[in-house]
Amino acid sequence: TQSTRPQRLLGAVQKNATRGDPRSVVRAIDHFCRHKEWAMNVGDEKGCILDSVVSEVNPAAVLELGTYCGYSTVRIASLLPPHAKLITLEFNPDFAAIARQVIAWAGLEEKVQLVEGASGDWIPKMKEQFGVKTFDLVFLDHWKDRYLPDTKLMEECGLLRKGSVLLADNVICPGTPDYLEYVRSSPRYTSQYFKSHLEYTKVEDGLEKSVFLG
Ligand SMILES: Cn1cnc(CNC(=O)c2cc(-c3ccc(F)cc3)cc(O)c2O)c1
Ligand SMILES: [Mg+2]
Repeated sequence: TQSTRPQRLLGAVQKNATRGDPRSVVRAIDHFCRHKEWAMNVGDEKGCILDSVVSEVNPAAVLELGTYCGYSTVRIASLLPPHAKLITLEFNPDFAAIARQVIAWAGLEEKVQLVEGASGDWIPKMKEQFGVKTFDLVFLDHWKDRYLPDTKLMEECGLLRKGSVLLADNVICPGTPDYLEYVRSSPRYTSQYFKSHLEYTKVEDGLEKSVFLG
C-alpha cells in the first residue's frame, strides 16, 4: 500500500539522522523537504527566527498548537533548559503517530508531551490535566482559523501571564488575518512582525511575535 508523506519524512529521519541528535533530525527533515517533497514544517529560515525567540524567552513551560511531524517540536525542545516542558497538541492521529517517532529519534521524549485532540477541547483542561499554571511561550502553527479563538480561550482560561509570548507561524501564507488584526490592535498585546518566507519557497510569509501585557 502507498506510504504517506509523513511516513516518507520519518523514513528520511531514520535513514539520515543520528539517534539522540536533534540538530541532525532538523537537518534531515529540511533536506528531505527542500530536495524531495515539500511539507508544511516551519522550515529552516523561519526556524532560525523561532530558535532566537525560544532562546530569548528561555521558557519553562511551552505550548505548541499543531505538531504535524514534530519538526518545530524538536527545534524548540532541543533549546529548552533542563526540567522545562513542552506540551504539543495535534488533532490528526496519523500526524501524531509520526511525530512521536520523530521526537523519540531526537531523544527528546522526556521534554515533550504530545496530546492528541482538538485545541479547543484541551486548552480549558490544561491546568487540571497537566498541572500547568501559565505558559511562557505559545507557538501557534495549527489550523489558521483557530489562532484567534484559541488565543481568546487561553486568555479566558488564565493560561497567559504578563510577559507570555505568542509566536504565530503563517501570518501571511496561508494567512491569519483575524488573528493579526486582533493582536496588533489589542491594548493587551505588543506585537512584532518577522518577515521571512514560506518554508522551502520564495513566497513571502512571516512570524508574528506578540507579548501578552496582562
Ligand atoms: C491539515 N493540517 C494539519 N495541520 C495544519 C496546520 N498547518 C497548516 O495548515 C499550514 C499550511 C501551510 C501551507 C499549505 C499550502 C500552501 F500552498 C501554503 C502553505 C504552511 C504551514 O506552515 C502550515 O502550518 C493543517
Ligand atoms: Mg506553519
